[in-house]
Amino acid sequence: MNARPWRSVLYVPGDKPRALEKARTLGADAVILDLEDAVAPEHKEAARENVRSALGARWPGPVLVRVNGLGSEWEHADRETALRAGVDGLVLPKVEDPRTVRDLHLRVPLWAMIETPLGVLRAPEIAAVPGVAGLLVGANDLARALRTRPHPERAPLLAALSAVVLAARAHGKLPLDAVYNDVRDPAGFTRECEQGRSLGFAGKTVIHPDQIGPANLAFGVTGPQAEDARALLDAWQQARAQGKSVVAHQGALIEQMHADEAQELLGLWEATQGGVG
Ligand SMILES: CC(C)(COP(=O)(O)OP(=O)(O)OC[C@H]1O[C@@H](n2cnc3c(N)ncnc32)[C@H](O)[C@@H]1OP(=O)(O)O)[C@@H](O)C(=O)NCCC(=O)NCCSC(=O)C[C@H](O)C(=O)O
Ligand SMILES: [Mg+2]
Repeated sequence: MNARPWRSVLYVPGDKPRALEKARTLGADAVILDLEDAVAPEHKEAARENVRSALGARWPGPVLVRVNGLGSEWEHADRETALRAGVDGLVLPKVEDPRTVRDLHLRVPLWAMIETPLGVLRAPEIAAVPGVAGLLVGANDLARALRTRPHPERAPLLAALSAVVLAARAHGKLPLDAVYNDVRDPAGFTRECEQGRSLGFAGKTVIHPDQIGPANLAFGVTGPQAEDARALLDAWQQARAQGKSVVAHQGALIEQMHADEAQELLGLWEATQGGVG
């Protein structure tokens, strides 16, 4: 069975009708229609109406809505509007308490943003809540709360990034990496995608159309990688047919977990129809 890809997840401000229209055609694996930080207080209601209308359109992948925070004056109306309009999932900002998430009893998957120190510390309990599909890092809010300094390799945030990956993976949920703010720095963006992939993230949240292709590439599977995976699986199946549970393939040891990894990679390759090279 093919795994659904979450290589690129595009934030689209709810108060930008042109961007909401355009987002359907850009090739992101999923989108987040944003009612929270991208929208000024005086535009919240108009944005909610735009999002309601956008949810009525046809989309090529999952459409999530980021609602305003629990306890804010907008959150209830945001949530009801999105649910009634048929959203595929809700993104909840600044999640810190697993109980509030559990008490929501949502009928759609919930994506929890981890973007405060307490959220990071409680990420394992948040990820464990049934109905939570994944954890998203909000690095801007987190950096501000931690009083870290900007760093090209995100050194001050590495512990938190890994904590989020650990928590999500421990509970079979998807970890999505933070946005990269400089939309005019493709080299820096690609470097950060590679770092996120190495850390174990399943994909990257992005803020601009130009970031979608590079994220799909970094978190996707190339043709040569798919061929290597098929060769490894062939070698593994031959070994198993001979009753072996360890075998050397191209000079390196392979065991069951390497076969599982190759299978997962091929699933992603098939789900993306070989679209990344
Ligand atoms: C970052 C931007 C403000 C840049 O805007 P702009 O300079 O206007 O971009 P361009 O002129 O290059 O745009 C070219 C065309 O692309 C469309 N566009 C731009 N961005 C998007 C988008 N996100 N989705 C869909 N379409 C988009 C423009 O409409 C142009 O189209 P056309 O008219 O046909 O030429 C801007 O990109 C932007 O607003 N990005 C989203 C910002 C956002 O959503 N922020 C909130 C989420 S991130 C966050 O909150 C952080 C997190 O919580 C944390 O704590 O870290
Ligand atoms: Mg944030």
